[in-house]
Amino acid sequence: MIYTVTLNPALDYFVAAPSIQVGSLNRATSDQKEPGGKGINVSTVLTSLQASNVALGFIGGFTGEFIQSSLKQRGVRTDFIRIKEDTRLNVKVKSEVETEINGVSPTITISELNQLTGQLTQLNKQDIVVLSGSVPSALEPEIYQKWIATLRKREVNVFLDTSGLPLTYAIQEKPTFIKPNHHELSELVGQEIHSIEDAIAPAKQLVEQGIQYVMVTFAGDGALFVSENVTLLATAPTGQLINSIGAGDSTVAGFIYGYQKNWSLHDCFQFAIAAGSATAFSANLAQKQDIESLLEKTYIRQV
Ligand SMILES: Nc1ncnc2c1ncn2[C@@H]1O[C@H](COP(=O)(O)OP(=O)(O)O)[C@@H](O)[C@H]1O
Ligand SMILES: O=P(O)(O)OC[C@H]1O[C@](O)(COP(=O)(O)O)[C@@H](O)[C@@H]1O
Repeated sequence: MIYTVTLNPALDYFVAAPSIQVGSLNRATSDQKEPGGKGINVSTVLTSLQASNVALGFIGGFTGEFIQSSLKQRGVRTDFIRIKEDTRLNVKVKSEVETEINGVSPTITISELNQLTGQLTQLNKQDIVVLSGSVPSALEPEIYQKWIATLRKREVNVFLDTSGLPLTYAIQEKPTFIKPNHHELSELVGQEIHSIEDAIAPAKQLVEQGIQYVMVTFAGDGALFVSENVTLLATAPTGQLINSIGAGDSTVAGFIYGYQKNWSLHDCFQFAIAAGSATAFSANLAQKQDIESLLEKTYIRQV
């Protein structure tokens, strides 16, 4: 079974305001509320691809209720731990450019954390775990590292998509897969990465350190995939950018979709990038038919 873990879910509040005047009253032309957070988005895309999965994590309050009921409507299986405080609310403003304000994370008690740790320690080598998104400030940044150590001993494949200190710590335990975007990779390796070519050497080093698969995304400028035996470059399809929120999560879901079907790494990567772009080109997260129609415009080459 595939389990996604979202420690820090969010009610994503999308608001369109064509021209924002800072310091003035602005009125939105449209808005939309979506269940969000990186693992939850991975679960939503996997579910729409009909890949069985369970979303784990913490939810609480009215925002948590909204997430739970929206996911239920979409057929996403969940087994969340209930917490006392409200799940955060993340504001995504669509104007000439996209601006995001991610809310403050709720408190998580030791007993709530222990419940989630208990769920993870029951998994075994048939399972895939996706650890995705930021770590709430109430928890230690080493949390993913500790879980990965336990999960890898049980031969569970761990897909990791996080940033900052949690990523720096977590890679020491060699997750199966990481997906930094180029800003996150720059921060991780302490070196400016502007192009796919710049990312090749640091990604190869991460693979040499024991991470099996490293995928680095560059939004509309393509992506890089490195494993022990292959280095692949992707050209992202061109199209009208409607919403890039959740595009990275869609690439993770797309890769896992192929991986659990034992596709070649080439095909997993191609499907991942098509899934990211399918989300970028629509108001909602990627749907299967949109991903499939972008596959032929997603070029992969080996270097
Ligand atoms: N402007 C765009 N045009 C085409 N595809 C895009 C665009 N922005 C994002 N994508 C797709 O989404 C994927 C992830 O985007 P990126 O912004 O790098 O991830 P993250 O959301 O993690 O920062 C890209 O690899 C690409 O497939
Ligand atoms: O946990 P973080 O890093 O604050 O990110 C949470 C935000 O990222 C998202 O999961 C989108 O992520 P991507 O655009 O990277 O795919 C939103 O749904 C959510 O608001």
